[in-house]
Amino acid sequence: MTPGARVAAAADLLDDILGGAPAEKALTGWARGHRFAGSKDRAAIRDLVYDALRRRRSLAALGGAETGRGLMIGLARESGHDAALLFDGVGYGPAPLSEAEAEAGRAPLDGPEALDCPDWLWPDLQDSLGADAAAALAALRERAPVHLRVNTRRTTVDEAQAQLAAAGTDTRRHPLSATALEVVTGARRLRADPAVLSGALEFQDAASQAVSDLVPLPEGGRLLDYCAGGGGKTLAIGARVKGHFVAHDAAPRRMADLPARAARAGLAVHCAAPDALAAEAPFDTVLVDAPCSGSGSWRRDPQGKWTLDPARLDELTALQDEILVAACGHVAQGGSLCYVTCSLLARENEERIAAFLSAMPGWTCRAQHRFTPADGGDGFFFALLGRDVDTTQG
Ligand SMILES: C[S@@+](CC[C@H](N)C(=O)[O-])C[C@H]1O[C@@H](n2cnc3c(N)ncnc32)[C@H](O)[C@@H]1O
Repeated sequence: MTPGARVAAAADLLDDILGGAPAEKALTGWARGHRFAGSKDRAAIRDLVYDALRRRRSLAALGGAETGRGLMIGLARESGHDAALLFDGVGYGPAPLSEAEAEAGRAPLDGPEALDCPDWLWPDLQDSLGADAAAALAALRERAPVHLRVNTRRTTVDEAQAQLAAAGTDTRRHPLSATALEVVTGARRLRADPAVLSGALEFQDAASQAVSDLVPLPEGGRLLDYCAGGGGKTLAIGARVKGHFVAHDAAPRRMADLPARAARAGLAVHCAAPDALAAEAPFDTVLVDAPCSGSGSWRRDPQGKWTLDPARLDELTALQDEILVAACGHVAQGGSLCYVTCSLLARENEERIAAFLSAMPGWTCRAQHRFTPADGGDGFFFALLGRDVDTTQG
């Protein structure tokens, strides 16, 4: 496909996505219907679509319209190209610019428009992040880097780097975690890399690794991952500390791959049904990696930035409160409850901890930490809550 044909395909896809189609589904459907497109074409079209979604507001301003075509015109102008040269109507490329299109468009206004932030969220993000808000939003306009976690039960970081380099993937250490590598070149071959297939390396964001590093677990201790999903954080904790690991999720199918992934990584993780949890309790540590807006990872899921609304945020905060109260019942006296979100919003973070502490006597907040995308990984929030020992019993 020519560069123009890729732009035309991306513009059509963006129209579907702006109309409500999930981005991943639209891209998969497009690939099925255009078998002639090679993997390089598919990857290039995907990049165009995701770049446009990350910068939807600013590109719509530059391109003069919030349509697939408008965003593609905006993207061409943003990268300093003369849009008229790309929109030339040749072959399967996009039709030439109309006079109106050639004249439309302006520089995005400073503030939420230039930062590609929905207006309603801008005050919340400023309250939540203070002076860091603009840098965090600017980072969310960029593609996410590819990060790996070195499973130090299987190999060392130096060895992993050397083997990757010999196979054509250059990496550098990431400052957020001692086990994290950032891929510099050669990311595309990684899915078939023997170290990835054998569990010696895992794809995991560096800040997600940093959060896992903060979860305390005594050697040989018992950990419950209450919202385990794919279990990425349990695997990271298990690579650091030997213990007994139990995973739970309200949607158990999300944990389907976890036992096999854990076995590859040299760990045993038991997936417990919701009604079997009480029999497994108490735990030294319960990790609540709560469902959230995902605002810290909007680089990876930029559609989420535009579909979140105040009603959904209210639903999420109510669910976060509910989960914290349910999960804390499984913590042993003197044990720890770790609350994690990949959200940048205080409403889902500090405010949930404050609500929990005011509703549940006998708990103390021992630490809180926030990571923003400006730190080089996804945005995360971590709080460590300690269950006081009840000295009135026994
Ligand atoms: C942020 S994701 C977890 C990601 C995972 N820990 C990881 O590191 O890959 C949140 C998970 O919470 C689960 N969940 C939602 N509501 C829940 C509830 N009431 N109780 C337990 N899990 C819940 C979702 O199914 C989802 O898998």
